[in-house]
Amino acid sequence: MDGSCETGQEKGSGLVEVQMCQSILPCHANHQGELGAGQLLKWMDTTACLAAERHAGMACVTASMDDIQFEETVRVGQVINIKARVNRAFNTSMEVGIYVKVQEVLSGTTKRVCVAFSTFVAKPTGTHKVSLKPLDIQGSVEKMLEYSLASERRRLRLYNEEAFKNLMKDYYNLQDKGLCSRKPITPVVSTELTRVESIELVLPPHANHHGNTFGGQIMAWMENVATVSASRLCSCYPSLGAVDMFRFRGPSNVGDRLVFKAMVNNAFQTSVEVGVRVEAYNCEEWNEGTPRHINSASMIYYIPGLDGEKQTFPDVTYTTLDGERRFIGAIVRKRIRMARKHILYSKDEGPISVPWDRSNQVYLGYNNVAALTVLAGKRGWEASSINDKLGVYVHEEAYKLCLKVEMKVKTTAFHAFSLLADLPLRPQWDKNYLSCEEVEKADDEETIYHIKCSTVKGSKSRDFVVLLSKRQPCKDGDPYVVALRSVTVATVPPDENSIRSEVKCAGFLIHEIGYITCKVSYYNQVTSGVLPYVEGSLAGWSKSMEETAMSCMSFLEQDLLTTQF
Ligand SMILES: CCCC(=O)SCCNC(=O)CCNC(=O)[C@H](O)C(C)(C)COP(=O)(O)OP(=O)(O)OC[C@H]1O[C@@H](n2cnc3c(N)ncnc32)[C@H](O)[C@@H]1OP(=O)(O)O
Repeated sequence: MDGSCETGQEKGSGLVEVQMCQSILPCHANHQGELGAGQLLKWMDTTACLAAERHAGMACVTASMDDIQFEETVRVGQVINIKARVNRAFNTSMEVGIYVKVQEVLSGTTKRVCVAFSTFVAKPTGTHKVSLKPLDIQGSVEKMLEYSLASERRRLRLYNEEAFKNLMKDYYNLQDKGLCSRKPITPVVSTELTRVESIELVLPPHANHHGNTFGGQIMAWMENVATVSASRLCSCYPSLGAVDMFRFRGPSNVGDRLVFKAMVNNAFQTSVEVGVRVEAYNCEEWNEGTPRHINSASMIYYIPGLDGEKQTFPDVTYTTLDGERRFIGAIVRKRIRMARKHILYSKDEGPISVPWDRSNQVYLGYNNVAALTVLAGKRGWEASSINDKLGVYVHEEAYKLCLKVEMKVKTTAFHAFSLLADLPLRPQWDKNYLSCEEVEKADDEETIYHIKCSTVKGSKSRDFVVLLSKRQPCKDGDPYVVALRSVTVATVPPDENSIRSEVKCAGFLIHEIGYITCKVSYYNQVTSGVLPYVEGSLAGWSKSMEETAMSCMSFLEQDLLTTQF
């Protein structure tokens, strides 16, 4: 055997981590000596499944694998290290983080290949569902952070399909108004020429001990047909660059026939999107011609050039209604991918505000809450003033200054959350807020506001356009979250009478701490736009932050009294 797999339960943390290590041999590689993405997906799925089963104590099935970007090509002779860790158990499902690195044997240098997140569902024999035990995450800041982010990622993946449908509707509306690019005519290649169909019979080596076809095996077969389809368009050897989420809609078993259908959906200069659909038939369904749709995914290919530059694909067009739906779907998914890349993985450079539109709304919400969670999880907060009701803390790291105000409030966490998430109420307790108006409500949890603030030291007044994202706890012990960050919207352009300013990351985490008592923690990563309002408190010549916090506390407490009687 060329691979090895270790499992470990870290002492005291209760976290399960599983590692797989594989030497890449010619049998794992394509004709160019590169590790096939399908083989890698198989190993990733197996490693993740073993971590999930270790936590669940029973068999688990893959429900989905989130989007993956492959960052490095792996070659024969190198060594792959895969680490999988259960980040969080929800009810019957859990998130497993998968981290893949490649190691050069002679130099020992390692590079990241990809990071992925899979969801597994505990599947005991029989049909009943099993509630998973919660994860004990004490002891590691990094793991506590992953635990918190896992619930945001879950929200994102469960919302994925709906977000896509909304964007498709928007696209068709724009098309009706003649605001979208038209169907390409000549010189183009029809996507019909890239259709590929392939069949596999599921045998025992393709399945687990319950007879369920391995998710990794299905993904590997999908990658195989998708690669053939992409090569039909470019007549050369394309490489897989990324995959949009694999979603395992239903099981397949030993004895099933799996039919894989692939076709290029659209081509964008140096990348092409191939759609793959998997249908399963047992003997009866095969005779009746009634398949089960068990998986679909979109795979993105590129053609590596000799000089490191990616080569271009020919333009494509469609000839059927289904082809049109796929063609437009690929444009919409590309927009979502771009938004996700820039928002989820952006570094700290460039402007703080991100344009708000429907294609990035779900990622901005994620980014908003995730940034606040990361900020709250930082270590090394230094107390700048503390009394029995509140404490003000600062945190400085690589020229970034952050503030935290902790308040013990006599009200329920839910009540405090409802009032703090209602931003137009803030002028009632924060004297820096002159007004706050709703600009756009995206859904129940995401709203854009325009805030006008007071003048400081005789300068012009400032205004902010912010996205407020609010979240209720996913489980007992989780905080209520109200996160704020700047966005730009066309309907509220900067006004010459005011200085348009930006908030990078701010908001409240609210924890229940007893009978009608909660801890409200306010965070703000200070930007040049926010600095004028807090610099007095930072320098120690003003107590305005403490005063605002006291005012906030009496607002939250008083309101409970008035609503109770
Ligand atoms: C290496 C060995 C492992 C394998 O390879 S297993 C083979 C590949 N996978 C499969 O065959 C699974 C096929 N799919 C299925 O059987 C079902 O769709 C599946 C995943 C069990 C869910 O079915 P149900 O339990 O009826 O669905 P449900 O709506 O009650 O959800 C149960 C929990 O699953 C979650 N879920 C469902 N679809 C999801 C998705 N696309 N992405 C992420 N999570 C998803 C859902 O949120 C729920 O979680 P929770 O109970 O709230 O914690």
